[in-house]
Amino acid sequence: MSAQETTAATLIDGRACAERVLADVERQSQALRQEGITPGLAVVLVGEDPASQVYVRNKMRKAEAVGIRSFEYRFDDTLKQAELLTLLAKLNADPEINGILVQLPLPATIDEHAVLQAIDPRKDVDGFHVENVGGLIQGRDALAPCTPTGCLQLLKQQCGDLAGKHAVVIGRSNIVGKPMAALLLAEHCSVSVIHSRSVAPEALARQADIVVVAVGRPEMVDARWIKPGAVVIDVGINRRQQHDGKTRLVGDVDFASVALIASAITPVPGGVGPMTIALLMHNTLKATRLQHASAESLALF
Ligand SMILES: Nc1nc2c(c(=O)[nH]1)N[C@@H](CN(C=O)c1ccc(C(=O)N[C@@H](CCC(=O)O)C(=O)O)cc1)CN2
Ligand SMILES: [Mg+2]
Repeated sequence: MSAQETTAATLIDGRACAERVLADVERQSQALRQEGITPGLAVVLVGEDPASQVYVRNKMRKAEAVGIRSFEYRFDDTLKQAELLTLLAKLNADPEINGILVQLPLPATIDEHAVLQAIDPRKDVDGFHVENVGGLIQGRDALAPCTPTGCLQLLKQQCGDLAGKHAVVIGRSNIVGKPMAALLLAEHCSVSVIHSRSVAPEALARQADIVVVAVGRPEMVDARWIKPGAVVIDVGINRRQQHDGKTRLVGDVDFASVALIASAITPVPGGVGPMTIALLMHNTLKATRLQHASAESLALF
């Protein structure tokens, strides 16, 4: 049976929402071109991770499709950290480059934190630099991580105003869980974060109006975790082997049971994933505008 046939919940269509974000980015990049500005995005990939290769290719394609010039830097996993830092310093200084992203995960030989800190925060379109993380925590208009920002857009589209809602975030990664909690707090939600040491996590999650799941464990969250009528956002992307030997993508949520009890749910694929790439393009435009606005204000002196 297809997801559509079993579901009682509304399916939140991430592909359609991503197309709307991308159409808006394209309009904005056309407007910038009228001013003689072409946004530029540098994408850095180290190693041979097959999923990362696909994501990077999709990022380059989407960038070109919305009028952002993309510059690809690919290396095998023998690349030294010092060489990567030298490249980032060059990209930081290059006025043609407005956004820089280093695809994660990096090989174990490279210190991820040191690399992310080497990106100019104004070009940090992934929103992983501590300056942007700090801005997000303080509720400032910082460059925020793409996946949680995409989740927030899907939630706002589905629920409207989020103020006063009880949101539970399951997972506390730096890329999704923690920034997701900060974004929901900025929308005036009451936020709980569940993690591996939480006591009675199902009972806590069952109190939530909104549940965002980002744990990296296939189909871990089933109907026992969900209050009837809650809205569920599934960030997980896991490849699961089927009986016939083929693999299929599943989320961190057990879609079949949760769709019978939630009021709305994101599918995997076609939910959060497409929003991640759309928000990357949005952030590249935002970074471009910020850089040109600060260059203009400096020119006044
Ligand atoms: N530097 C970064 N690294 C990583 C990030 C990130 O935001 N910045 N996030 C993930 C991977 N990722 C983007 O990089 C990403 C993952 C999934 C998708 C997506 O569109 N998924 C599709 C399914 C695709 C498939 O078949 O595999 C979907 O859910 O519909 C986009 C981007 C880790 N690294
Ligand atoms: Mg590492």
